[in-house]
Amino acid sequence: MAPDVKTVKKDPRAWDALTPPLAEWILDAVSSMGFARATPVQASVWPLFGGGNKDVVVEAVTGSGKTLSFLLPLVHRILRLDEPTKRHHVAAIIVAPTKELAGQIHGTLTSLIAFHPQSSEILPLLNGEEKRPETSSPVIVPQLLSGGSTTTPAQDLSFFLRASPNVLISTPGRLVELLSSPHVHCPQSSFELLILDEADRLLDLGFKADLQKILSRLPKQRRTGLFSASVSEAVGEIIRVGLRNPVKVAVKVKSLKTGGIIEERRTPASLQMSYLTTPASHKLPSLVQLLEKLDPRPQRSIIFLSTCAAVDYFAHVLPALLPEGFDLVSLHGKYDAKVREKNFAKFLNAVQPSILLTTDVAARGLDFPQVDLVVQIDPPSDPKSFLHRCGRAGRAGRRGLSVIFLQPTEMDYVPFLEVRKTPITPLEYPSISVSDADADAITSRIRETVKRDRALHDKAQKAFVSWVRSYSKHTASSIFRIADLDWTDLGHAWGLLRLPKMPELRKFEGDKFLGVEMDWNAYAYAKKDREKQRLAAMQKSAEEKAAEGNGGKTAEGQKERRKRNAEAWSGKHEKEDERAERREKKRRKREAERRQALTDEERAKEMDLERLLEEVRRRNKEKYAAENGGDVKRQGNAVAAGNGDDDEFQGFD
Ligand SMILES: Nc1ncnc2c1ncn2[C@@H]1O[C@H](COP(=O)(O)OP(=O)(O)OP(=O)(O)O)[C@@H](O)[C@H]1O
Repeated sequence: MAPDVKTVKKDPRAWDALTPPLAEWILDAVSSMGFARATPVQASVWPLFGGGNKDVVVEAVTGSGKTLSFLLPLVHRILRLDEPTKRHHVAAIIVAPTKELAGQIHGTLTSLIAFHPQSSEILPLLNGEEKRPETSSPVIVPQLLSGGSTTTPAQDLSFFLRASPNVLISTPGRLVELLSSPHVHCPQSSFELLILDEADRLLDLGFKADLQKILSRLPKQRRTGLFSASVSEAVGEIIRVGLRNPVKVAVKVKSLKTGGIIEERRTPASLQMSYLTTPASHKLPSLVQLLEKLDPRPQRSIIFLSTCAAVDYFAHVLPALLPEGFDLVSLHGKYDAKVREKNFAKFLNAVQPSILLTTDVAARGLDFPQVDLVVQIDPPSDPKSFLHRCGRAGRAGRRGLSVIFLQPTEMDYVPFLEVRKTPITPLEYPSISVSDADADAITSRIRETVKRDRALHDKAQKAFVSWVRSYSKHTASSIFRIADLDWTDLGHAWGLLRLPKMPELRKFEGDKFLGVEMDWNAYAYAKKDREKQRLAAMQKSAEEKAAEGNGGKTAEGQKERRKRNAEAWSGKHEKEDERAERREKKRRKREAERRQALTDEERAKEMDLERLLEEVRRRNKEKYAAENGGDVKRQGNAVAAGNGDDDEFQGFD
């Protein structure tokens, strides 16, 4: 009698269930990395991009394993060829928007090919001075073009000529430089794959010129893959990349809203997305409470600010405010490449609870282990960044919390995000309650720090001005309005000793000194030579004044000097006004030119955004009116999405 064969349905995401089958060494690699099964995006992309010959546009939530979903097809396609890639020919290129992300992808690829016997033999030889030896079968030889001051373009080229890498991983600018060398070849016979990670960011206007140059150096017949958690934001631009009948792979999260409605989200289920309504001056006390009250204590946290100068300033004042036991590391794009690298590594390898204070430079793609908390003190200027910033926590099925601080006038952002399928709910746990006295205490403590060194006051003034400028550049400009800002409260929030002189404050009639009385002449720089300079300048100015007055003690002389001062003062202010007007004119002209330069698609996209904002405001008003018997005053907490848990994609296992 035939044995009773029971059919056991195989897990379609088991590594050995994927078709085409993965090579033995890849099975070893993924199992050694501790990955029991493929993630949904890896399982979906493999047959199309690895096995098949399709261009792909892949959108899957942050932390869902997109990196391996393109690296596995990449190694598979190159290694299945009959011959190794020819010397100085390139077989694949991966482009990423930041150096840190390019470095991380390079790291993941290197760990992967360490399991491929022939490629792993080559890896140690790449550090030497010798030419890399020829091989009889295909190998993967990666090169990271890291930009900044770590390597020069000449060093990149020299490595390329010596090691003959066949996979380049780079930011756009550095790649353009290398590809412009006549010694670097990407003919159709060798070139297999182009991958754009964080594709929607790479398709932004800022990278347009570089991307065009890169594409012009690559064969038209090639496979291309676009990957991002928000690639659908770039649908209009995708055409520019020259995809051929691309297959769209979308891995979405479904969750149950109150009332049993299933909604689609663009963020992982393991990530709790919250907001806290708080005036500017309550933001730092709220942050301190959040860090104190979260149990267990967040191991790694990321705090986002909107500008590099703000990171520079708060990196100095925050350590005195944070609860004990937290290390603070700062990272932004204007740091020298070496500092950037050092601080990145410091946060990555931190053993005690650490906080990364950063800008959008760290918003995308970075996979820091154990990030439990993301706090957006400043909402991002570009709403696309929002879900990427949040997605630094709650990765690979790990639980995470993301909190965005919104001022009461900014509450339309909540329904705005809901329309964009990134719903946020009020932060319930831990409960944060900040009094004005708490806020005053924090302001005083910041001021204490700032008073110790005049350089910090300079930093604060510069940072505040840059922050205001960035606020005025919010894409959602009708939610974030300069006219709504409470300058006095902001001044206190930043611990300023006075508000800076800036055109935005021309009509401000409050106290520009924010109630601070101090002897400005005695306010010193901590650095001795800087202070010496200041004292010398002060003395010179006093001497000039005395010389000008020349007997200014007489009534006539004093009158004369007062008149001159008054003229100088009003003249100076008239000049300031003129300058501000000229700046505004220039800004308007630039904006008109920018709009002129937009393609029809880009213009349509901007108009879509405006329409979306209008829609959000209308819905918000209607909802509030319905809930409050027809009163449609400006109001924030009108919409709060439920956060059910019936998720399609819960994590990996
Ligand atoms: N099959 C797997 N099983 C478990 N963990 C995995 C698997 N594949 C990748 N990971 C881990 O998941 C984490 C997130 O992966 P990755 O950085 O590729 O995410 P991503 O989708 O590119 O995110 P982002 O959109 O933020 O760039 C990494 O730590 C990675 O090691």
